[in-house]
Amino acid sequence: MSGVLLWVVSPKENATSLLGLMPRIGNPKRSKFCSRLSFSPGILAYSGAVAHPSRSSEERVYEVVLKQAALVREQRRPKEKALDFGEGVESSDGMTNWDLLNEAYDRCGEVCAEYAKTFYLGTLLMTPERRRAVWAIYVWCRRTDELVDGPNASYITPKALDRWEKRLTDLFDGRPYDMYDAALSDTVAKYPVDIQPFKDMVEGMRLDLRKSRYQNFDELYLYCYYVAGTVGLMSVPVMGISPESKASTETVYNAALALGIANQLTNILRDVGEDARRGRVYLPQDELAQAGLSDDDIFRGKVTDKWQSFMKDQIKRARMFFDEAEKGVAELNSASRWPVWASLLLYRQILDAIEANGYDNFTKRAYVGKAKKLVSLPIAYGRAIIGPSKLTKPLVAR
Ligand SMILES: CC(C)=CCC/C(C)=C/CC/C(C)=C/CC/C(C)=C/COP(=O)(O)OP(=O)(O)O
Repeated sequence: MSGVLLWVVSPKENATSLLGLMPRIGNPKRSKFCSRLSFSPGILAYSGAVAHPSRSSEERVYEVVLKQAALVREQRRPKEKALDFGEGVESSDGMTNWDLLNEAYDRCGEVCAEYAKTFYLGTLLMTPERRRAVWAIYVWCRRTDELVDGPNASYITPKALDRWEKRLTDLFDGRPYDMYDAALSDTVAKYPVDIQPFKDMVEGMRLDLRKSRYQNFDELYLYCYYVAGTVGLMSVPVMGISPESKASTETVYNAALALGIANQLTNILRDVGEDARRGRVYLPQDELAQAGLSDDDIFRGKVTDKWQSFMKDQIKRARMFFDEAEKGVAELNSASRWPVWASLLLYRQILDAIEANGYDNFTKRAYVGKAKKLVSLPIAYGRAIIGPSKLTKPLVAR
């Protein structure tokens, strides 16, 4: 399990801190940070999420969020970067470049259909143009994840990840290496998608290679951003924000980030036993110690009162991220809302399943059964009908 995602920073003074499960009333650090950035996003030089280790993960990630939001706001996609596929130039087998590009996208769709059926069905609700862009992003993320989680994972070195990142910059510059890259290259030329979340995901894979313990939630949060929050940030420019939305772009990105983090935390809670068998413990060490638990308890895999109470708190925090994510779904384009609601409701139910298993995530895998999945779809549809609130005040003009 490498996974992905992050947390949302609400610029509101009384926002709840998801990091500590503590109400944040006028956190001076956060307020200063937010106001500085929101007053002058254009002049801030972004230097990557890992450049200033003295800042909290939350602050570092929020900087990425602001940059993504600014990109969408300005819709500034350098035109010269668009892939030049020429005008129907025929190759030796009689295919034009446009045919090749269409085929590349179709192949991405096939991979998506094979590895993520429910997600694929959801994408069919989107417009054809957006749907195939989402497939191209999905395939790149899947391939990246496979580097450290797939059959060749034991051969993967930091150098191989450096080469993968070079390939990424090439495709962003319009020089794709293979068909899947070509589809993504086209997507990033058409939508205001920035390279940073992609680079950060590769960074998440580097982290997975060298780290198997997380001292506290701040460390885990950064990991979740790298491997899952990034997916939320990559998806919003393609899924699109509703033209009727009055919410700030940051709000929507924050919600997307929160959904990624929520999914990843859920993934971690579901896979505790499986990860332990691979020598990995993603749960924050300080919180385990506070609960009177240690790695040994996890390797022993016995459900005790201490474990149940620890798990209750972990599940509570994951649910808070889902709650935060919910706030942004209505702001998305109408065609994107149903699949996002569906995935949110389905993944959140894994937490219910962990509870139903008596918190035994050592020997039982929590899953959502077919019947529950089916029931969730009309519920998601019902929620997706609700569009942006007319009452939301724009925090930052878009
Ligand atoms: C909420 C708003 C405004 C937008 C939505 C933005 C999106 C699409 C966010 C979702 C991000 C996402 C899908 C992150 C991936 C998280 C994750 C843990 C995936 C797990 O993947 P696998 O490991 O294949 O899962 P399974 O093991 O459950 O099959």
